[in-house]
Amino acid sequence: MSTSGAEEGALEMPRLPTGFRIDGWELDAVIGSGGWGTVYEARAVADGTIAAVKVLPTGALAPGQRAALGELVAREVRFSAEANHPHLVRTHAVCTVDAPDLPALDGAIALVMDRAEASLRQALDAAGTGGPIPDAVRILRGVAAGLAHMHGAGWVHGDLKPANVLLGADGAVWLADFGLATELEGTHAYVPPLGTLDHVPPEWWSQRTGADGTVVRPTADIWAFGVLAHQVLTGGLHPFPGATARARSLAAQAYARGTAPLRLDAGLDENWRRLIEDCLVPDHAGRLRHTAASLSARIEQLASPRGRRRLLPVAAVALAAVSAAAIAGAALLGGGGGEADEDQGRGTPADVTGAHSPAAGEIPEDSDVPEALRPVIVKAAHRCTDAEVTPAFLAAMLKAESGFDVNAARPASDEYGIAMWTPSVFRAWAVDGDGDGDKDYRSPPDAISTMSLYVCWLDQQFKKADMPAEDLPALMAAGYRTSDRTVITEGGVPERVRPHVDKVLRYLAAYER
Ligand SMILES: Nc1ncnc2c1ncn2[C@@H]1O[C@H](COP(=O)(O)OP(=O)(O)OP(=O)(O)O)[C@@H](O)[C@H]1O
Repeated sequence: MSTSGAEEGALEMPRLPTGFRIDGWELDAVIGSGGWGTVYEARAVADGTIAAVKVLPTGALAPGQRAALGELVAREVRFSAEANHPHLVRTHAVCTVDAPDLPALDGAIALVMDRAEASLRQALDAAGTGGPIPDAVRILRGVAAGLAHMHGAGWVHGDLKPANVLLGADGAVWLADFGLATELEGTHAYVPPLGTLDHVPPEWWSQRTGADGTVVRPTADIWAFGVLAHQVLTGGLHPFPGATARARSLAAQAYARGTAPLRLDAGLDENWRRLIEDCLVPDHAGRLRHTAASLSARIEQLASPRGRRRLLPVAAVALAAVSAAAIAGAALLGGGGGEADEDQGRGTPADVTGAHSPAAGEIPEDSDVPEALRPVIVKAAHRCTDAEVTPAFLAAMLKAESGFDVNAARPASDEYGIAMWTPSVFRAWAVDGDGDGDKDYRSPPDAISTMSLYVCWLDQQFKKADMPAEDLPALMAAGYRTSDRTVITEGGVPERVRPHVDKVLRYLAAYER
């Protein structure tokens, strides 16, 4: 992965003169330039309304640059137009620059946005180190809420960092710069291999970059949020030591490999420390339990008068923290960590994810499920505390997917092994089910445990989308063959996978008897 093409590509950015008009907007001074565009102050000719106009040129670039930029611009325009949330910067208009005398800018796209007073990067630079910057909690609340909205809408930001958090007048906090924002199809999405070294999760370094770019998942934003929260609460200190971004990223990778401990700033309040530690869980699968929604709920709690009282050092130590993220994590990944034992419930996904007892849903003795697989399936199912993901359900899925054939293969659709994983998708979710230190879609314990984790996540997405509870097994089976978004968008089981889903339901009925 390269760092931001912005920094390394050093595209020479042409500028439009002061007074230049784009539709009904007149440009004023340049606020700043990023890798892909220049942001100007602007005012509406009609009524003097102040705005910021980001001009994204697409002409006058080398062919390779144009392809990359065109993609980024398309993403930014598309997301900006769709984003509608108090913590996402608002785009009022998307215009085209008409400047025949300036070929480099003629035809450029201009996004007319709310004008911020500063970026969080500037606020961090202005603050002294050694404690939270002014309005730290309010800023983190806004960032977490904006991120939760994005993830809820099926988007990943992909480039969360202080420069992309804007602070408006009257205390507004907006996420901005959606050039790398990308829509999730299934479990993850692809963005060009850009991003910012200081805020990318450790797994970026071991991911292969295919033609589609680098895989990006919501958990990458969660990692970035952890880094950003540490910076905001310590006056700008990065959680990993190092004088340069490269050194800090090497330190983060050493931590992820287990060769260096996580050493957060000693001055951090205990509750915030835990929250940051949760965001900085070294691997993607472990981080899955801390969703943006659960972090946001947790931060709201910390920011509430009761929460603030608990932030007093003594009280913070004395009171056991109620962690919404821990609840969400327990819900997704099943018991295990101590956190899962903490106070459960209260308006979180855990409300709909009562743990099922280990005895429930075992596979009938006289079924056709191979003996050797039964304990593997039961163990995998118990990784998920959502009641619908039972051993019988996983067994029915495996029978429909591969007929329990560990060597099954459908090369035409790039699907292999007992759970018919597509290798690239498997990598995004992989669980080491047999504990051999390797995650292999051809290993039944790995493939089945990963299936359990994935259908567990699908189950929760469908519950969040208020889909009928009685349809959840069918929806999970359909989501496994398509994606969560496809099922949600189509409002149920897509017709093309109906025969497969019917098979799963038939097998399930037989195993549940
Ligand atoms: N709506 C806005 N209001 C005020 N300033 C803004 C606005 N949007 C961006 N800026 C500022 O304009 C400058 C350029 O922003 P831009 O998004 O183009 O690049 P960047 O985020 O700095 O870098 P990159 O896009 O390469 O990651 C930054 O200083 C940013 O804080």
